[in-house]
Amino acid sequence: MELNYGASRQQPRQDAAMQRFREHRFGQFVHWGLYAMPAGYWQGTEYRFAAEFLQKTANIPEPEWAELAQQFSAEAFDADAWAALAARSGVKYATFTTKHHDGFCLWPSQYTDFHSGNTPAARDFIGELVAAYQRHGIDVYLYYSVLDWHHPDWRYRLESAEDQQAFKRYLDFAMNQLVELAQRYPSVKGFWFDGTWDESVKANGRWTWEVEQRLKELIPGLIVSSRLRADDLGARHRDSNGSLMGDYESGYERRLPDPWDRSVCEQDWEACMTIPQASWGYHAGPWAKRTRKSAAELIDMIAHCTSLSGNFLLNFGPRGDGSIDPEDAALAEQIGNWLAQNGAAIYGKGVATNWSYPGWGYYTQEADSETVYAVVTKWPTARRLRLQLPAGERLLAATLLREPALQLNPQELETSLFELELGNSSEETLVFELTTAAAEEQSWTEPNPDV
Ligand SMILES: COc1ccc([C@H]2[C@H](O)[C@H](O)[C@H](C)N2C)cc1
Repeated sequence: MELNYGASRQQPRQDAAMQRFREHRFGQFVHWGLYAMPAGYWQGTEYRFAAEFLQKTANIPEPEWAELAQQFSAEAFDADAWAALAARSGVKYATFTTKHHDGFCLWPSQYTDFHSGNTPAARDFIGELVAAYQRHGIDVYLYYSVLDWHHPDWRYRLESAEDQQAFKRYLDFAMNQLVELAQRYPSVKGFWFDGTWDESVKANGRWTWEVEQRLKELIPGLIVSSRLRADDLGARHRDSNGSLMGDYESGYERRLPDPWDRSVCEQDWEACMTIPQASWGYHAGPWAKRTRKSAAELIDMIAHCTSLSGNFLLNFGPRGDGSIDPEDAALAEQIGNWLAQNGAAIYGKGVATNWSYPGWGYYTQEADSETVYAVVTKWPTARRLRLQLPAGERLLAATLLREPALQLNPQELETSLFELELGNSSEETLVFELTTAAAEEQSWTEPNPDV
């Protein structure tokens, strides 16, 4: 059907900026704001829900919530320390919340008083983070929530002429803020939109289309995900013809494509993930802490996404004072140590074209390369690894990607079998670099049943 505000392309972008994003594979999400101070608690009660939703889960009147800004001193905030830890964790890009659903802005916006300049901290946190992360060679993306609980013109639904007029004012405000962000921080590589699921936004597909056009005029090469977009009829992520809007699919929130399905890699996509089960903002309570993921689980997720040519955006929720939770810092270091040894299987890699899903982990491969990586994340209890080679291929060598690199000679079987005892190795996730070649012509022919 004819759409004015549907998908702008049918095939993935092939420009250098998109290729760079694709090759990053692993990124850091950061959710930080006023909600990090109460950290899931209000008047002594632990609220067992996402900490960044506390204003709603605890039914806190908006003015009372806004008062938190007067306590926001962030005395332990150190952009360079965040960036240095991010670099050690192995991320190649980072996405920071500039304004979450509560409407509080981490930059001194000229369009509202509800921002970090009007706090005891009196700082442009976004400006400091952009500079620090870029000094550490990490590309920066900005998260912006269209949903805004603070702004008086926000509407969930448009049920009257007054609603329409108010929401038009709100969309003008949001567009002004987005242009302001793009003009203040022109070195950012993309915008990550959230809070676009309400009827009011879905009824304004044209505005979402105009946002993408306007920001890409201001920052050529900019990357915007499908989550911003609604089409003429209110369809989200994919337009009413089924075509992906934006530059990559960003519907995977706290979930990965499961079961493993090769069709996922026909488009660029990114999964975003929390360390605790279900809080993006820092939650100080046992409810969150007991659901934290391990380094091994998160490494499996990184490899899972890479094996389907997708990116993995892992969220960190710094504490209210601006410090990083030591448990999160330790986890970041563990992941970074693994990537320092095995990153060749992740960075710049994607789906291994001819290799089927093995079950014990994932195959990854650089497009058009003979080298395939086997990332073993679920060791078979038999502690032997069976690799089913693609038809017509044979294995020339298999090298373990860790110091000291072990050269393993597979037994000569049509399906090469590794006899690898892990012994007392503490390492849970091993990577083999597999070198293959086209099998010589078979020296024997299939027996002819008719003879
Ligand atoms: C209603 O379910 C929701 C709504 C919004 C979210 C937000 C989180 O606060 C976080 O910002 C995540 C990226 N986003 C989808 C998550 C679950």
